[in-house]
Amino acid sequence: MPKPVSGFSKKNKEEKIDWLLSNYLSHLPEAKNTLKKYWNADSELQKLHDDFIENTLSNYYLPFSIAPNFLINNTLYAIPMVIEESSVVAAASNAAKFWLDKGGFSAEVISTQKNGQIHINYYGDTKSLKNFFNEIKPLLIHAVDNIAENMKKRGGGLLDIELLDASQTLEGYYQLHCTFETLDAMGANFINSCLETIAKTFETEARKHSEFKYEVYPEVVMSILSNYVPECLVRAKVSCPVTQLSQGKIDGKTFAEKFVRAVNIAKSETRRAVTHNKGIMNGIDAVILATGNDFRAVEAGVHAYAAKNGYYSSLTHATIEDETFNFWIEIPLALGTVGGLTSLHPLVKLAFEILQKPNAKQLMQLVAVAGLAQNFAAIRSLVTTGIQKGHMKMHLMNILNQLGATEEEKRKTVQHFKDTTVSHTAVVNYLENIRNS
Ligand SMILES: CC(C)(COP(=O)([O-])OP(=O)([O-])OC[C@H]1O[C@@H](n2cnc3c(N)ncnc32)[C@H](O)[C@@H]1OP(=O)([O-])[O-])[C@@H](O)C(=O)NCCC(=O)NCCSC(=O)C[C@@](C)(O)CC(=O)[O-]
Ligand SMILES: NC(=O)C1=CN([C@@H]2O[C@H](COP(=O)(O)OP(=O)(O)OC[C@H]3O[C@@H](n4cnc5c(N)ncnc54)[C@H](O)[C@@H]3O)[C@@H](O)[C@H]2O)C=CC1
Repeated sequence: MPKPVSGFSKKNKEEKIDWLLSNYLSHLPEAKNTLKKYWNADSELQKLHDDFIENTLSNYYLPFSIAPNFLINNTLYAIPMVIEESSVVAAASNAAKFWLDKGGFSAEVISTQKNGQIHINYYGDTKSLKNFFNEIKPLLIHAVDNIAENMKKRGGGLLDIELLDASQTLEGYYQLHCTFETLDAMGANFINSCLETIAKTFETEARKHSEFKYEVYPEVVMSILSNYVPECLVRAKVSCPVTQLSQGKIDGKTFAEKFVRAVNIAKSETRRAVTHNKGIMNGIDAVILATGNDFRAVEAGVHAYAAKNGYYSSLTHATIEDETFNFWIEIPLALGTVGGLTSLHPLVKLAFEILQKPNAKQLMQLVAVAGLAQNFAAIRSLVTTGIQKGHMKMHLMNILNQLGATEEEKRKTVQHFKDTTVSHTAVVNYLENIRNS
């Protein structure tokens, strides 16, 4: 029975591993070796990774891959992707190749504003709070002068502070809604530092202000950025005459109509919308991870945006107008090309080199395109061959590895399934057959 541990964080790496082995893994003699096998031989590099997070025991590899042939705003990119799921990179590459001779993808950044809130309790007269806020607003803005000096020099910083009365929703609840331009940084740390400084000034000033009689002062509950960034938006698009969309025996117009229908189903039905958007996130998350950005922040913000109209809906849209097929995505993305892990992780640095050193706006465009491409490939499969044919073709090697197939067995199985749909059972059966023959 494992025991609670005190001072675990103070132990060194070997001690932490030994504690883990004796408390949870004593039945697995090879466990220590498994953890150590993934250490990098370069001890400096290993130390760098150890320090990214806390209580590090080993490294957790994911494949670093690329999807080539992305023509975006007339520049050709190979997009780095980090993901565990087979067929995602193939699908992205497939879509990139498909659109390459049709003008490629266009993308534009619509807005770049981020935001954060100081959440306030106040049970006094709203008018007093408003008077106080209006009077001290310049002080609040100047409170961040030091923190924001460099950001301001670059053309960013704190943009505005508004007092919002949310007491109708939650009794006594008000907000200082602050907006920011953080340029090439995602900005979480910058925004949080600004918010905490503003909050401190706000409370200090409130304590000595004549508006608040009988000691009913506004009180700060917490200060934190929001990962909902609908004012930091990017749009990516593909478009072509429907005649260019024929798929094998399916003519272009029929394909386009089926495709638009599939998108409209995702726009109107939550269960489908969630899977549809999961497919989009296959592409987005993979680029977010490869570029060392915060995938939890992006996921949370994007899904909230999908529900902006009060119900969860598709992040992509499709129309046919004058025999032209249009397919686009519009999503909020707060990304950094500086800060966070971006200048620390050697593979992230390499990813930025592969992407031709984008700034944050360009990265927003690339990520949106990756999401759109991914969705195009998935819907294209769904409305033609079905998803399993292509997906399971890519997943075949994982199944074979799970089943411990030899190189010769792999060769034979891949050959066998060239024209046959892959399923786990079918592979197990085929492998049994060749092993018994
Ligand atoms: C899987 C494919 C691409 C096969 O597609 P295919 O037509 O059999 O491919 P192909 O062998 O004719 O090759 C054509 C191109 O596809 C790419 N490609 C093809 N194979 C590879 C490979 N091994 N490695 C790298 N790239 C590959 C590559 O660009 C290649 O060009 P080439 O490199 O030869 O010049 C296609 O069927 C497809 O796009 N399927 C969609 C797969 C997908 O969306 N997977 C995501 C997982 S499923 C999911 O999570 C989400 C979902 C689907 O539920 C979302 C939703 O419901 O909306
Ligand atoms: N809720 C959330 O999403 C939270 C996320 N985080 C984490 O915060 C990190 C991101 O925070 P950041 O403040 O972006 O990173 P950071 O703290 O590394 O700061 C980046 C800094 O780079 C400097 N800089 C240099 N050149 C710049 C340019 N061209 N444009 C803008 N800034 C430039 C600025 O001083 C900026 O503050 C991520 O690791 C994220 O996971 C932290 C707290 C909460």
